[in-house]
Amino acid sequence: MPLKILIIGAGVAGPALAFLLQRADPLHHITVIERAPALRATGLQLDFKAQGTPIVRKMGLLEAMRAHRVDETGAEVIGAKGESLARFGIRGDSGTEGLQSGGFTNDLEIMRGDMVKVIVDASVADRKKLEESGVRGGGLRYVFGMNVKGFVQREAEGVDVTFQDGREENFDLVVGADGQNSRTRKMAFGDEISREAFKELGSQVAYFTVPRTESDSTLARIFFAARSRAILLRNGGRPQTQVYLFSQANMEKTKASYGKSVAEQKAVWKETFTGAGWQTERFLEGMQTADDFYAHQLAQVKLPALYKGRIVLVGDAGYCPSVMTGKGTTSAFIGAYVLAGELARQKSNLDAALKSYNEIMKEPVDRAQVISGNVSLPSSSLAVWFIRNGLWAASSLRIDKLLMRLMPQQTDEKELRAWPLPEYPELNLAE
Ligand SMILES: Cc1cc2nc3c(=O)[nH]c(=O)nc-3n(C[C@H](O)[C@H](O)[C@H](O)COP(=O)(O)OP(=O)(O)OC[C@H]3O[C@@H](n4cnc5c(N)ncnc54)[C@H](O)[C@@H]3O)c2cc1C
Repeated sequence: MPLKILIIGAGVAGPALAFLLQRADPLHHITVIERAPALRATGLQLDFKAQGTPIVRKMGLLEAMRAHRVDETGAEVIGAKGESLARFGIRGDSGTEGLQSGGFTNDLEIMRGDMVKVIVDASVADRKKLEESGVRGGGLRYVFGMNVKGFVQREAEGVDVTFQDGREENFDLVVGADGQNSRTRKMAFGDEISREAFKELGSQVAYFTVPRTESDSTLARIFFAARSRAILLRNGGRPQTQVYLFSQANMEKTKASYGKSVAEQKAVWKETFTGAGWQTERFLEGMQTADDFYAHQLAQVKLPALYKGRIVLVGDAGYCPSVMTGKGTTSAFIGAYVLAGELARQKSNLDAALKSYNEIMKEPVDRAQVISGNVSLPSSSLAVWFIRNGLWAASSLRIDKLLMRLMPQQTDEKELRAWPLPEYPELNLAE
């Protein structure tokens, strides 16, 4: 039975779900709202792991994603003078056999903006094809600059939604795909449960890009600075270089900045990183004019259930594993795939579909949320010295090869065997 569905958030999870729902039943009425005035096609490298790749292949988007793949050839730890202390997972290094193509980098790692555009464009193109082939009824629309003001759940009658412009509309199902700080989660579960579900990992991260210079290679470069700060630089053969700032310093000020303007957030990050060493001044200067700056707390979301009544959460909104696991995007795809699959299998019986979605997601969510407790960055100068030199020694002794064998990418096949993707022929996908 076709449903009227509202998806809140046009990041990765929201459009992926819209795409899959439409494939399953072109007569669903799907509305995706995004609070930003246009598609937020920004962000740095995102990767697929384990189940992520087969889902994208089933969606028929693997080649389109691969066309945007970044060209990253390994990773390197940088010393105080910019010298290379240790190299890991260098592509073509025989010690990294068995890793997917690049060792440090996953087989399918692309810029977030490219990924979001590929999914949204594919869902819109599918709609066009359906209309051209004479399908009448159903629909898919993306509405930007739109937010929800409130919901009233009416059991079997669905959810009455009030939008920020005062308009009211009833939906059979509302999906919160609005990221780790989800407002939908707060509105559906209440402030207390939502706050309790948000587990801070004691660290902050900022992402932005700066113009590439000759020294920016295709190696990901990691620099540890004193006072629990670290910088990751990635270029991947692109005209812009990606900068990640990780910090456990200046925590209260940084946290307080999230509710403020981007300029105010940048000012706090500048204060935190000034004098950190290496090429920090270049990055901080580039940050001032970067139009893709994005910062947030490293956190996980652990809810007792992924739905309440007819409101359900997908992606970071419901079960963010944190950026540090590298599994957020794969988990977003798994959630979209399982939710669309269960709705199709249960023939739009919402109670049954949401119940099984919640059950089925427990294992992949647990498997993705591998980090617990605070993420630690070295704090004293001695600790930084130890890390830098320890890594240099490890590299010299070829312990890096052993470490690479333990990298998460290595476990992709094992992961797929441990949690095989459920099959949903009802989704009408490629295989
Ligand atoms: C701008 C941006 C840049 C990012 N950059 C990186 C990165 O470089 N590396 C990395 O690992 N992860 C990054 N992430 C997070 C990453 O995209 C997710 O962890 C992962 O892909 C899961 O995606 P998601 O769709 O669940 O959440 P997200 O990708 O966070 O998408 C959520 C979407 O919901 C929208 N939204 C939020 N609140 C509302 C609301 N109230 N109403 C309507 N829409 C709303 C947001 O604007 C966003 O478009 C970024 C996220 C964003 C939003």
